[in-house]
Amino acid sequence: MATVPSVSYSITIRLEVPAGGKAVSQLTHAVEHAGGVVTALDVSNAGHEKLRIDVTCAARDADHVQEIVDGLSRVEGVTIHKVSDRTFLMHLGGKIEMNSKVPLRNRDELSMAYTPGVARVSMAIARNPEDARRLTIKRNSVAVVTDGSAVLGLGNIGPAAALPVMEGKAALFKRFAGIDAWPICLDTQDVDEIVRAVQLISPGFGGINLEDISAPRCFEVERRLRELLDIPVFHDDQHGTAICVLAALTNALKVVGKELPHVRIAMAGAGAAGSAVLRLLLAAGAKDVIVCDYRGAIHEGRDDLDDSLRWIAENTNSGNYTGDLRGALEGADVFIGVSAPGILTGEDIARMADDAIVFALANPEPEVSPDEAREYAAVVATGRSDYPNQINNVLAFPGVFRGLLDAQAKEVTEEMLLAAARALASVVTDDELGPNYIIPSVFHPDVAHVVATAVRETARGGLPATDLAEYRTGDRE
Ligand SMILES: NC(=O)c1ccc[n+]([C@@H]2O[C@H](COP(=O)([O-])OP(=O)(O)OC[C@H]3O[C@@H](n4cnc5c(N)ncnc54)[C@H](O)[C@@H]3O)[C@@H](O)[C@H]2O)c1
Ligand SMILES: O=C(O)C[C@H](O)C(=O)O
Repeated sequence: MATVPSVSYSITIRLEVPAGGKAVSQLTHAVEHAGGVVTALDVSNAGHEKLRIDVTCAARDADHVQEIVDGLSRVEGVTIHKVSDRTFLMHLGGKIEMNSKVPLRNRDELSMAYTPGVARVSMAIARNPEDARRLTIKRNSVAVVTDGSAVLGLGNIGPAAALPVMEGKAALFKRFAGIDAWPICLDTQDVDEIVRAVQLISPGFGGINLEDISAPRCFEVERRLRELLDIPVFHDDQHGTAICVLAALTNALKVVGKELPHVRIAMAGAGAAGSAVLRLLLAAGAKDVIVCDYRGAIHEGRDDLDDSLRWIAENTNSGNYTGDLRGALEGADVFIGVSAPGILTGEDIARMADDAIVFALANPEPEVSPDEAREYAAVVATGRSDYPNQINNVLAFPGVFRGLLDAQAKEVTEEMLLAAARALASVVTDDELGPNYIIPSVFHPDVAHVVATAVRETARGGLPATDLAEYRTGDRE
């Protein structure tokens, strides 16, 4: 449960007050007294006797909304009319739509955009399939595919309930990278069926973004699709997270004056996010990592290792540590959590090395309270927008796909992920860098462009060893 009012619980309360009395001035006080935050107060109708007012405020949760409404109804002369949840209002009818780019004003235009004119274009593509990228939406389209099995922190809620999240993702693709992304919610959680379904729809897309498919099935779905398809397949929960974590860690290490190959890293979480974060950290030069899951450290002696955990056991934990996460934190320079809420306390962080770095990324509640962690660690990041250093995949996936589409890439490589992470880190300049600014805001105007450039150039055969600063705002063509 949230402890502070949040815009995700933003409500508008329509009410009436007597025109002449003191009620108006008491409205804000009543909301604040109930612990809410007023964000707008609009008079929507003014009569001689009554004023109709829309009070918009942020609340903590549904019970808190009721407390605020009760508080307002106790103000003398107030009549409550309607309480609207603005988040739900925003979702009425869905968040995205399709638009035609061509005018269809007369028979002439109709005959070109559709039959008979379109037939010549179809035949051109039939003769030369590569023309699909030039003459259709394929060049700018991404399928956002889920089976609804691991949606945000909500778990296995199924394909229909996943749709608002996938629509949101599509909206972010458009907002940050101009990409037309389509939510595809599959009514199956069978790996063979998912793979087949994606294979069958793939001709219309320039890339596939897998989303919220639970581990370990997500690993097999991705591996098989990468083998089958001639367009890039990217599982955002894995690789988007990995890019953001590596970028943030690159900058956090600069803040504390340590280097990746020399730090001891303790990780919590070996699922979709954790396993991909680990692989990218190792590819970037990390050498000393212990990964823990809900059973403790992952080591070769465990009897429950599937393919993914076995790979982790074979490539980390060279000292064969067999204890729990708390023990793994002893003397560690870096903690990266992509696991579960509230599993650590400030005291656990106190046992880490001096100038510790803590990334507690479980959403919506981090592994350790950021306030407690900040007492002992030099740099703290979370997935939350109400603390500094928010690590969220939206920093990566729009730029990654922009770069992939622009390069007409057929695959995603580790080199591209590393280039994207370097590029994202580079958006924070040395002058700006500090414990509370290791990763740019999602609204920083350079993020998607810089990441896209790095991915595109890598896909085209290697980014020259130049400073990515040249791609920042002001230096663009
Ligand atoms: N901030 C971000 O950008 C970001 C990105 C991706 C994932 N996440 C968060 O990371 C978490 C994991 O996501 P996922 O998709 O990898 O989930 P997942 O279910 O695939 O993996 C969860 C992992 O956490 C481990 N775990 C559970 N309880 C644990 C405990 N007490 N101690 C140690 N490990 C424990 C599990 O064993 C498993 O390995 C979620 O909370 C998710 O919201 C955040
Ligand atoms: O996709 C996101 O932005 C959320 C993150 O992947 C999460 O699982 O919490």
